[in-house]
Amino acid sequence: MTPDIPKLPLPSALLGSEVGTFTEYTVTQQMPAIARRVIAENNYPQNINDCLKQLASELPSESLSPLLHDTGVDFSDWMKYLQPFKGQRWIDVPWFLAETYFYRLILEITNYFRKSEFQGVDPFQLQKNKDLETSLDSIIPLCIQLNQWLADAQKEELNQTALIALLYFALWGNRVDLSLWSALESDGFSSRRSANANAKGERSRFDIQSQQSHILVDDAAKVTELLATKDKRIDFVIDNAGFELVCDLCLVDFLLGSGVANQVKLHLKPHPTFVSDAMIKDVLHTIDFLAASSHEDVTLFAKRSQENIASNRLVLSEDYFWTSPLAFWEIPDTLKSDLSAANLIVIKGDANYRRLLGDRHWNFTTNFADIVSYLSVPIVALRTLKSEVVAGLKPEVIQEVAKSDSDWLTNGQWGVIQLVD
Ligand SMILES: O=P(O)(O)OC[C@H]1O[C@](O)(CO)[C@@H](O)[C@@H]1O
Repeated sequence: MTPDIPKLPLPSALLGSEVGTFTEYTVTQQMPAIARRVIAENNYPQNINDCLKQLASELPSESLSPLLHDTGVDFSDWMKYLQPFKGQRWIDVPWFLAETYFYRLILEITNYFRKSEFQGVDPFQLQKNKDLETSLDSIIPLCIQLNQWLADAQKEELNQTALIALLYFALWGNRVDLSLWSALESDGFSSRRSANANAKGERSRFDIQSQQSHILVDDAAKVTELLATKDKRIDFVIDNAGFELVCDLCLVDFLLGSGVANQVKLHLKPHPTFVSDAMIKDVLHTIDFLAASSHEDVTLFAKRSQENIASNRLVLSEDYFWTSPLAFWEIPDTLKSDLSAANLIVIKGDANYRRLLGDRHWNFTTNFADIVSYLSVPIVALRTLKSEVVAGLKPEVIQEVAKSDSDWLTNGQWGVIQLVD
């Protein structure tokens, strides 16, 4: 039987109070900046803006403010999650809880769940739109290539090269993370990570080959072996909207179009979180946006995606677990049994990876499979490193990368494709 928790004793959780860490930077600098950016990018009334300002000023050293008068369906769950941390400061609670709760509080403040003119209004919509629109130059060649691969797929068994390339796209698409690299960076906001990363334009235009040397664990070939037979169900735990989502949808389209999968299920966030995380409405908007393109290769891809959704070959689902502060091994039984029906689960992005590892201080060389041992289905994590959480690295790889790049753990320039089968 599959154990419910990692095989190993759990190390401590990452905290914002860890001096000099990226975690500390996030809670002290980045989260207040995000709250202020919500004010700048929306037209909320003064009372809402005052509460957002107050949230920004409470970070990092005041205690967590409670959820009040909240009508979200996850309200009672949050009461339970927060209970052990009542009265504690933002920097002293587990970092993953601090971040997930921060985004949840923004929704309460902006009346996202309340009957009002702001009900259902995504506070991060502007950034999501901008990221998609400015990625079009990269999306067009990707769609041209995808259509070519799919045309060839009718002839061949499985084009492994195409599958590996699309896995790389899905990996490097994750470099585009709006919580740090705002699509609107030229507006005067900036972040620590973007200062030493690259400009927006470069992020989505990349050369796959040259990026291979930046993959610290590369199980892509093993993934293609696992996918050698047809008619599988493949589930994706999706991360960001924008260019990353387009890369994911291209991979999905290839899996369905080449017959590797007969059904793909996307697991999406039920409400806005981590700025750019994708919801069902973002997937639909992305496909509609691409369907309206003047470029035929893009519209072909979008039309296929629309047909796949209509025929239920591509299923869009959401669950409040994905916006909770829980570790992956605390997954509710219903969702766990749904995921167990898949032949492979693809976990996208940094925050989902942190959930997989419980956002804890694992030794970087700890065997990944000994932690991610709690699901009975093969899992592959596609993630660029944007936080000080990782496992499954070889000591010599750590030595090498640390020598060449002192910010390797957090600057999003290094990636992993880690399979547990
Ligand atoms: O979009 P991704 O890849 O999940 O990255 C979001 C990441 O942003 C951060 O929250 C920092 O704010 C990460 O550390 C987090 O995991």
